[in-house]
Amino acid sequence: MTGRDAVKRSHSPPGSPLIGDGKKLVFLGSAPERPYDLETMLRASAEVLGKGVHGTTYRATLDGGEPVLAIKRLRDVHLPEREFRDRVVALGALRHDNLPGLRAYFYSKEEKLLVFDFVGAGSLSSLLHGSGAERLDFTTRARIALAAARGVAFIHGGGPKASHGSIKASNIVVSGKRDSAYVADYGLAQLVGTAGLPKRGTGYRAPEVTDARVVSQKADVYSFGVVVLELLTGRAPTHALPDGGAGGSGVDLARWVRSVVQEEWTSEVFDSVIGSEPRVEEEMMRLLQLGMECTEQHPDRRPTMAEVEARIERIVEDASRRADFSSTDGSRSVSA
Ligand SMILES: Nc1ncnc2c1ncn2[C@@H]1O[C@H](COP(=O)(O)OP(=O)(O)OP(=O)(O)O)[C@@H](O)[C@H]1O
Repeated sequence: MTGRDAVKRSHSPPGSPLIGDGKKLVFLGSAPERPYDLETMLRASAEVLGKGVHGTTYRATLDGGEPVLAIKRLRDVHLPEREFRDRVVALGALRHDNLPGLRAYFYSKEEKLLVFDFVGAGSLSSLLHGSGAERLDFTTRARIALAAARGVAFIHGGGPKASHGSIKASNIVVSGKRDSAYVADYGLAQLVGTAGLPKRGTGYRAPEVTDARVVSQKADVYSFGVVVLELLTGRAPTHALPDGGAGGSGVDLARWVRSVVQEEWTSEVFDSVIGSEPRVEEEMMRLLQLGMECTEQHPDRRPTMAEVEARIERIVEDASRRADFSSTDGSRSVSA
């Protein structure tokens, strides 16, 4: 499995203590019949995808190979069942091509599970920095940024208070063909307590955010901008990786990129994999400019996610046109 976060394989069910509780999986949406039940899900072969601040995520494959699920075992949930259900139902009603579908939930005294469609081929973080890191070309990186921007812009479309609150490369799951992406972990902060929240911020957190629970759309734009800079530079931001970052503790990307650009060494900021790609230099600069605007210190100077989405859309269109031209032209193409 390329690019996948480090996984531990286990065939023990993800939630064995649930058996005998008498409670059932609750399906969301208008599924005509229950596609599987709790016992089937608990018998599925499961592997740990990662342990995050809100709990542990498993990949579970049901008997027969279908469907493949991403099961989130939440920790530190203090909401009564009714309130939990109302919030989960609202999350499940959000359907978008760039958000993993939330299909079911389970609530008992001991266990709270969310069941999502398993999507993609691993997180952006693992594709950029993991042991199976891949050489992604510029257009691929820009397409991943566009897909993630669409997911976040859709969330923001829910109203001025709607925000994700934890945008980072490990929460962006890249599609198998590397041409799209999904934004994971939306809404979990509204379900769990604060015990798991890290005391210190990571390099994705906007400077005005002093309390991780106080999220905003402008803070999301900042975090998204850091992801854009990460895609362009290939560098991990501060405290973004479990081991502290490849070869160190990561960098303050927004500050580092600005200092290099000020010194007029702009071409030095790009990941060496994309730095010498022909024909797309202009689009690379436009995306860099956008990443810098998103990571402006002052929230009011940052663009909205709708604007970010529209600008990346144009960058991708122009880069794809140039890449097509370069392949029909007979010149060197921009494959990784
Ligand atoms: N629906 C999904 N389909 C496929 N992979 C997923 C899905 N949801 C999450 N993942 C993957 O599972 C991994 C672990 O997720 P989890 O949220 O538990 O930890 P995290 O994202 O590393 O940390 P945090 O909780 O701080 O966001 C993610 O990095 C992501 O790659």
